[in-house]
Amino acid sequence: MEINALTGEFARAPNEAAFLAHKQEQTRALLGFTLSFCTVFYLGFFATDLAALGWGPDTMALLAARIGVAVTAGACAWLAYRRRLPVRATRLAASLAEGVALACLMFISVLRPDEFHWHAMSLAIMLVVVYLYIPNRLRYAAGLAVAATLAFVVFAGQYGHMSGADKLTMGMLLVLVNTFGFLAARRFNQVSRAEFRSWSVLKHAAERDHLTGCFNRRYLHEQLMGVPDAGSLTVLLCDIDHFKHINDTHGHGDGDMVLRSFARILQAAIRDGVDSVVRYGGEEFLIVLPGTDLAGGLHLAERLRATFAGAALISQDGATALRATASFGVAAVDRTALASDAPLRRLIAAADALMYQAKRNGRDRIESLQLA
Ligand SMILES: Nc1nc2c(ncn2[C@@H]2O[C@H](COP(=O)(O)OP(=O)(O)OP(=O)(O)O)[C@@H](O)[C@H]2O)c(=O)[nH]1
Repeated sequence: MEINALTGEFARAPNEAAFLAHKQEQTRALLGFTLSFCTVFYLGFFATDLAALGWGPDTMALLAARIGVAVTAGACAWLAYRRRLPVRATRLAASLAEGVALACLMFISVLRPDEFHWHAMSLAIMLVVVYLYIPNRLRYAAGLAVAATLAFVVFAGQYGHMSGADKLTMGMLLVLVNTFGFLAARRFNQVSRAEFRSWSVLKHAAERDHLTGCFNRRYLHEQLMGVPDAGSLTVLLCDIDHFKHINDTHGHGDGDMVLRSFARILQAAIRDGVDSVVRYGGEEFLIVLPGTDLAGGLHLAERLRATFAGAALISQDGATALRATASFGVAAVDRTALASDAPLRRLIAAADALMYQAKRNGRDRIESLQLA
C-alpha cells in the first residue's frame, strides 16, 4: 500500500478506493458540518457589507451573492447529511461550494475596493478551510485555491487601493498560505493513510488464517454467526481425505502446500464479498453461502470436489505431483421457514454430521440435507 509522495494519497487506485469507502461516513458528516458552519459565517458577514457601504444597490447585490453561496453550500450540506452520497458526489459538492464561495469573495472585493487588506485576510482563512477542513481531493482543493489566489491578485491590481509594497506583501503572504496549506493537507493525507494501512494489516491478521488466507474461527463467530437476512442459507463443510497420510508420507511442508492449494480452489469458486470461506479446523473448511439454496450449494460442492480431485498438486521440491480428495457435507435452510435464532450454528452442526457420513460412505463424495 504505497503512498504517493506528492499528494499523500495511495498510489494504487483500489487501495485509495478502499480507504475512501472506509472513511465515507465520517467524510459525509464532516462535509455537512463544515458547510453548514461556513454558510452561517458567510451570511453573518453581510453585517460588514452593510457597515462599509450602507444600504444601496451594491449592498443588495452583495446580499444576493451571499444568499447564493448560502443556498449552494446549504444544499450541499443537506445532501451530505441526508443522502448516502458516493465519494465522487461528496467531492463534487465540496468543490462546488468552495468554487461559489471563492467567486463570491472576488465579487465582494471588487464592490468594496477600499478594504483589499481585509479581503486578503478573508481569502487566507478561506484557503485554510479549503485545504484542511472541507474534505476534498487534494488536487481539486489546490486547483481551486491557486485559481482563486491568482484571480484575487489580478483584481487587487486592477481595483484595489493599495501601495506597491502592500501588493507585494499580500501576494507573498498568499503564496505562503497556499504552500503551507498544501503541505499540511498532504501531511494529513499521509498520516490518515498510514493509520488506515496499519488498521488493515491488523484487521487482516485478526480475521484471517495465516497459512491459507481464509477467514478464521474468530471471524466466523464475530461476523458471520449473526447473519440476519431472510431467505436461503447453505453451508458446505469440507475436509481433505487422509490428510494425516499426506503429512506422514510427504512431510508437513507438502501438507501445508496441499492445504493452501485446496483453500485457493475454494476461494476462487465463491462470490467475492458475498460468500465466505473459513478455515474451520486443521484440514477442515467451512463455506457460508447466503442467498443460495440446496441445489446451488450441491452444484458448487460437486465443482469443488471434481476440481480438487483432478488437480495435480506439485510438491515443494517440484519433483512429485500429489493427488488428494476431499469429502463434503452440504446443509441448507430456508430462513423464512425456520424459527431459529441460530440457523448458522444448526447448519454447521448438520453439515459436520453429513461430512462425516461422506467419510464413512467412502470419501471423495458429497452428502446433503435440506433442514426443515
Ligand atoms: N501440514 C499440516 N498439517 C496439519 C495442519 N493442521 C492439522 N494438520 C494435520 O492434519 C491431520 C488430520 O488428520 P486426521 O484428523 O486423522 O484426518 P485424516 O488423516 O484427514 O483422515 P480423514 O479425515 O478421516 O480422511 C493431522 O495429522 C494434523 O496434524 C496444518 O496446518 N498443516
